[in-house]
Amino acid sequence: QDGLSQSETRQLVKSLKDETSLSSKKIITELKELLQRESTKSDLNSPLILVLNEAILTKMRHVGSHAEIKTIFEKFGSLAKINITNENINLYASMLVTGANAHLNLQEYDDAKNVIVELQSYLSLYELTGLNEAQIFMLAGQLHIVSGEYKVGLAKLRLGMEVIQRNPSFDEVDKRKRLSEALSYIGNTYYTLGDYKNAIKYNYLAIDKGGDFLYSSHLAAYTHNIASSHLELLEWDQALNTATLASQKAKETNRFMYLALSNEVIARAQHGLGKSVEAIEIIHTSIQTYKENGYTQKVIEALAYESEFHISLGHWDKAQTNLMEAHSIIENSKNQTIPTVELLQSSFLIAEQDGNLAKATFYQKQLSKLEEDDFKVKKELDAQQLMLHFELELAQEKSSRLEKQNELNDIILEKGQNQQRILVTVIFAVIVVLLLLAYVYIRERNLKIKMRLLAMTDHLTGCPNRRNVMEQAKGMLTNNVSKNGSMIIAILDVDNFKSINDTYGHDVGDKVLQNLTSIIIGALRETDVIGRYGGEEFIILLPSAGEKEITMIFDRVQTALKNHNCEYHGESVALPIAVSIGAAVVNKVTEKIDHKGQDLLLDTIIKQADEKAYEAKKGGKDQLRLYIASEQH
Ligand SMILES: Nc1nc2c(ncn2[C@@H]2O[C@H](COP(=O)(O)OP(=O)(O)OP(=O)(O)O)[C@@H](O)[C@H]2O)c(=O)[nH]1
Repeated sequence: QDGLSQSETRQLVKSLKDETSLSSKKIITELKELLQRESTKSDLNSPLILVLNEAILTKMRHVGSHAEIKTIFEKFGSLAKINITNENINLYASMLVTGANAHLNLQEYDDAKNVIVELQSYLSLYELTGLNEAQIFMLAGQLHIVSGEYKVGLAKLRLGMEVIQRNPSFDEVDKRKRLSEALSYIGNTYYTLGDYKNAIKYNYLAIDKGGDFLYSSHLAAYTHNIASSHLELLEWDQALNTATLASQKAKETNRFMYLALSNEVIARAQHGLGKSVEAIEIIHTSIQTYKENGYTQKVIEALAYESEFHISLGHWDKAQTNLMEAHSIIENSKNQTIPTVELLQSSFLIAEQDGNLAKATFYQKQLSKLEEDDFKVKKELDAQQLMLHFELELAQEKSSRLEKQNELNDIILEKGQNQQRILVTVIFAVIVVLLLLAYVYIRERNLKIKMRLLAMTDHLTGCPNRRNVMEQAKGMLTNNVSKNGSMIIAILDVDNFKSINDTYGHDVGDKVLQNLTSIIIGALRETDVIGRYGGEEFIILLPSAGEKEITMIFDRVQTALKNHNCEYHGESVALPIAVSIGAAVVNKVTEKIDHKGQDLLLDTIIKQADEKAYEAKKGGKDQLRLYIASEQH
């Protein structure tokens, strides 16, 4: 493989990073070999060297080799002199992220801080990938949390989560992994704050979010955190179960520190369940691991627990041995380690058992001082916790308010729609009612018109009835004759009508009257009017007419009636008719004549015409007689 080109090496690195069938350790070994070879060819700043280092560190981070990462990272002190460009910034930042993460895991907070500060300065200077950007926020969040600035810490974590959620460069798997990590940080923050229920909740959320994509090492860590929380809540069974799972996962992934920590939880849970013998056996292995890895404070803590277990079994000597070891470690550590509450409690109990009152009093004083300090810290934590809860409540309230507002908007919208619906219905109903009213009105009006027409029309002949024709006559007298015009009002009487009825029957008589009306109308002008006066008598009104006009009309009517035919028994038979007409020629009427005057005048004229009709009858029928007066009064 010595002859691999740069691009081939890059390809190989990429495939190794994605490799799932090989163990992480094997991949790291292969990557290291590649790095070794490449280092002989290129200088430390070569992009390929960066790629290789980044790959090794990232892989190591996944298996939790924080101490090793730290060593490599320190070896690369010279990387600080690297010429940062937009091309290599993301590789470089990724390495720094891994380094900072290692420092945090090794509880080297000052070192972590330096790296994180450096990383933060790149946020505004270069184009970082969403992954790097999110990781920087996450690291800063963790750093704040371990420094006791829980509020800022959680805010940073949320910022990191937001970057993950909105950044399109994350695929679904990546997104879930990162969000899962953030959720577990939040859970751990709650743990630190003493809110163990929320610590459990968020770590379970982290496991859910990560699902199948969660690394076993992460699963070990999250489960361990859940177990520790149950322990604090004195839920021994749950603590035991979850710690057992955590210990299995830690073993599978060779994460010895988590294995030791989980075993410690198992031991304490066993002790809680009254199985102190088993507890002692298990915690021994943890103490061993802590010692091997240089976690001195953890050694002291575990020794104190072990002595507590021994005391509960009445093994005062063994308990004494544990305590002596712990105290000597503290003395030799040059203030690097501190006694724990459990250590002081056990020490007090043993001194008391030995009857060494001075020693017992000494431990008691130390204990109350520690508890006092603890109380102070706890008070501060309580305050922070309160604040956090307050913030969370605010956030919850805000979200429920938003929800309510949405509901309200929905209701308003629905109400609006209902109102609109009601409005449409009302408009529709109004239109229907208006149409109905219009229909009723039109029907009424038509009916009225019809009634009025009926009231003014002679039902047999269809011409104006007596009342109607009299009204029209009065109108003509005023409008026509009074303006220096003239008119004729004539009475027409059918001659020997009785004999028609008698000969042909009443129906033929009716038909004759109808035919007669039509014949007369045909002989009249547009402006002339014929009305039925009663029985076989008719009135004819001829405005702007005189003797000449009535004579002409009479001639026409006379001729037409002579040739009249009528249907009789389904056949048309010749039925000549004759009429007698008495007409009054009205030449001038006094102006400004009132209603009463009109009535009187009309009566007079009708009488004159009637008289003339009578004269015509007397004179042999079938003739016209005229009454001409110079002026009517
Ligand atoms: N068929 C029919 N006959 C009617 C109607 N109105 C009146 N008559 C008849 O008309 C006849 C009028 O008869 P009379 O008053 O003696 O007059 P007339 O027979 O015409 O004789 P003269 O007027 O003297 O020529 C009566 O027999 C009435 O019954 C009607 O609407 N239909």
